[in-house]
Amino acid sequence: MESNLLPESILTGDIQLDEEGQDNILRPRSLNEFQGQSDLKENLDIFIRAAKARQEALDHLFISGPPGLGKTTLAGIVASELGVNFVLTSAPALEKPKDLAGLLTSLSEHSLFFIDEIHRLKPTIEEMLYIAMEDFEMDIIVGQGIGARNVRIPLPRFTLVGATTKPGSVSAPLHTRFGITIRINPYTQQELQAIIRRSAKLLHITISTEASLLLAQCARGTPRVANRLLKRVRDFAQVHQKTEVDYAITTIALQKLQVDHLGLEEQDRFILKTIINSYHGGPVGLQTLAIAVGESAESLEDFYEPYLVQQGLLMRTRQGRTATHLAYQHMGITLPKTHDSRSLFE
Ligand SMILES: Nc1ncnc2c1ncn2[C@@H]1O[C@H](COP(=O)(O)OP(=O)(O)OP(=O)(O)O)[C@@H](O)[C@H]1O
Repeated sequence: MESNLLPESILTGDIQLDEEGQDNILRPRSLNEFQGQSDLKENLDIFIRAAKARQEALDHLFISGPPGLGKTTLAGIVASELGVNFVLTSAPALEKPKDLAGLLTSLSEHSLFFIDEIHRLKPTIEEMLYIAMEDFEMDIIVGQGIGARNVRIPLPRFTLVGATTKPGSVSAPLHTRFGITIRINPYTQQELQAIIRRSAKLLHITISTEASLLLAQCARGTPRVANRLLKRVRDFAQVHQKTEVDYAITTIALQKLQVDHLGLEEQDRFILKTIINSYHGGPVGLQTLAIAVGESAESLEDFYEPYLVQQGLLMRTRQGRTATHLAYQHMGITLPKTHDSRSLFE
């Protein structure tokens, strides 16, 4: 077998790539390269082909889903499949109406205008966007003081792509202005395995089927995590002078990285342990828990909890967060007899 693990650095052709460069080459550029999510891709393909045939801008597109699942990647792919300009920003970067105005006036006909974290738009910016999305026009103030007046200027027909991890926090008037709504769900193990194999090929890493399966199991349904784990395991293989990322070195690496078979990392386990040991399994309020584990309530809610909930380890109830019987099992802690186990399933 060809040895593809190079001792000092990962080489692609003659170019040495740093981590950022490697991330770039891993990013799929076409719908074909975008692994998994077949139903969603099929529909998008139809919408893209129809818009192209009509020589129109694609309808505004709303993409939701947890972090690292490919929202930005997919938006870039849609732009490249349409053969149009891709202009990218995020809601927190749009502080003043003039920030949005500057970007809107830079768009060309049919451009794809991507706003990440669209749930964080300021109300004044959001209102400006309504007119831009619906009428392809923008209000600007001309003159100063008493002579100042509103002038409406035309904008090119563009496609707004709004991405969010929190679709429930997007206002209804904004949400309803999107003609196409898609949700990216966590990937299956098979899909993640395909992503790992594709990334390994691009990074010139030889990986066994067992190792790619193990990484897929630990990747939390998320391509970004899968790629990160692959790169870290490659480091271990390289230092151990292995020519292949095999099951044995993957197991060692995951142990050293403190990633368990469910993909939980140290902080995930600390959160569960804190609920179990310090709050008798819960319920404990979000703010209290956040302080106890040294995280912000936002990162606890957006980053850690969704996966713990998905895995059936944590429940979010009106009273607070509760560890389930599976969490006790996973942490190797005996469920106390006094604990009302029924409440863990409600
Ligand atoms: N379907 C896919 N096939 C192959 N690789 C993927 C896929 N989706 C995502 N990736 C990889 O995962 C990385 C993360 O994707 P991306 O940045 O698009 O996620 P995101 O959903 O926009 O995340 P965030 O919400 O944090 O901005 C990309 O660099 C890409 O290499």
